[in-house]
Amino acid sequence: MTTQLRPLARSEWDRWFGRLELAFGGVAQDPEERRLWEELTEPDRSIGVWDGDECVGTAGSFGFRLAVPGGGHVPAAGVTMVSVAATHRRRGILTSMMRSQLDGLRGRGEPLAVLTASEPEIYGRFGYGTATHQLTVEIDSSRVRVAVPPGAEDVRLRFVPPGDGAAACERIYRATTGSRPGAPARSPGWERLPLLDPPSGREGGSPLLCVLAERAGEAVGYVRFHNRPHWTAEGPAGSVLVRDVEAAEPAVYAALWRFLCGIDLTTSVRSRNRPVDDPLLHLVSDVRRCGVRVRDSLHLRPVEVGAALGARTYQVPLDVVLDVEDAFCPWNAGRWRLTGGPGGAACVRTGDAPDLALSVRELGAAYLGGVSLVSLAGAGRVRELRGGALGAASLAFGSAVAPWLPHGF
Ligand SMILES: CC(=O)SCCNC(=O)CCNC(=O)[C@H](O)C(C)(C)COP(=O)(O)OP(=O)(O)OC[C@H]1O[C@@H](n2cnc3c(N)ncnc32)[C@H](O)[C@@H]1OP(=O)(O)O
Repeated sequence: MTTQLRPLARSEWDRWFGRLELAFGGVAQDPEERRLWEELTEPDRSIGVWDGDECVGTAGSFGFRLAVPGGGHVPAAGVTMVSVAATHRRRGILTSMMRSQLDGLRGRGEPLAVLTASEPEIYGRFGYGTATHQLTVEIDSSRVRVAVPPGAEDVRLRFVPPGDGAAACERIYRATTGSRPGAPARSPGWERLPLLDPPSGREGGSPLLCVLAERAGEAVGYVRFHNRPHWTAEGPAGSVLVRDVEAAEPAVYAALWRFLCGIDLTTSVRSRNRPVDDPLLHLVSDVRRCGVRVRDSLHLRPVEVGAALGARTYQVPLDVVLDVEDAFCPWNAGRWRLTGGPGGAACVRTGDAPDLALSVRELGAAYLGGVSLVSLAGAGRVRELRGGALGAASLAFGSAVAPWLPHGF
């Protein structure tokens, strides 16, 4: 088999994306959703692998700016649309695309690459570590009550058409979530993503519904959701499927969840993607009846270790020498001295004795402050070579706010 890997031409997009859809089961996306992905695709960051005139491999990346601990935004490739035709699998095509992509990102000077994995087992071999997790909840709203702190008395909730509320929702989203580590800054076009409403995404429920929370006429929170009616012999048992919910203040946030859990004719409220430190966990009367589950979300790979570690800040001052292993991107391998604190950081080559030994994958996992070096060391994946170095570095790498990826890409 001879295949050719080359950059994507805009005119090839339809065939290329069709092959991606085929690798994901062959169900074509809704036309509106497809159109958005076509517009967001950056062909010069996308590659196809061709066997003659047949596309057998796809991969792309978005040019994101990712929020990191400290509030800065760092250039990051949002790796996406990865697939290999079932007829050509396990012959190294993914590996060749990862090789080409990471070399290209290095050439662009982008210090980070991030992705969400269809299966978490795929990307560790290429140096990606699981950097964020997400909660899914399924609340038994017939039993669970939501406590609302003072301040919600004068909050008005009202239904608005999602399109009419979009600008207010986007403003609130940017204020509440834009600088949370793990969130990509939304560049033009991406604000359309939360408004996509293909029938296939409704799970048998209503078209997208939007409720705005307002105080003195100003929007201070919102929720977008689907309502799926269901009737049993015992009576109504509908469910609410939350797409996104944000609020500028705790009382408004609680009021929105109280609203969701109190919608007539429904007995459950589901949300697939909330941060692991979501205040919801402290608002509910019975967390055991909230069906809380945790899963991996954003996987992160430092493309350039020095630039990546120097681009975020650290909770407390640190000075540590890291001995990094990186078989797939050997330019990162070896010793790095990382110095920094809450005001900034630098990470440079050194010949000094190492304090910690780890692979680039662990650095990726710890980078956003959501996975502790201590915990990775407990799994034997970080080795402490100087007493005290592990605890100190682990504390410094942490983040007061759990990192979170608010939406897929
Ligand atoms: C960011 C995203 O877009 S995630 C979406 C990923 N795409 C999909 O899941 C769509 C369906 N799956 C596919 O298209 C393909 O199976 C891919 C892309 C996952 C793998 O492509 P392939 O060309 O078969 O991978 P390749 O041959 O390069 O495999 C490299 C190594 O990864 C391993 N590997 C590949 N896929 C998987 C998997 N799904 N689970 C576990 N291991 C895997 C291979 O066994 C191989 O291991 P080895 O080096 O020890 O022999």
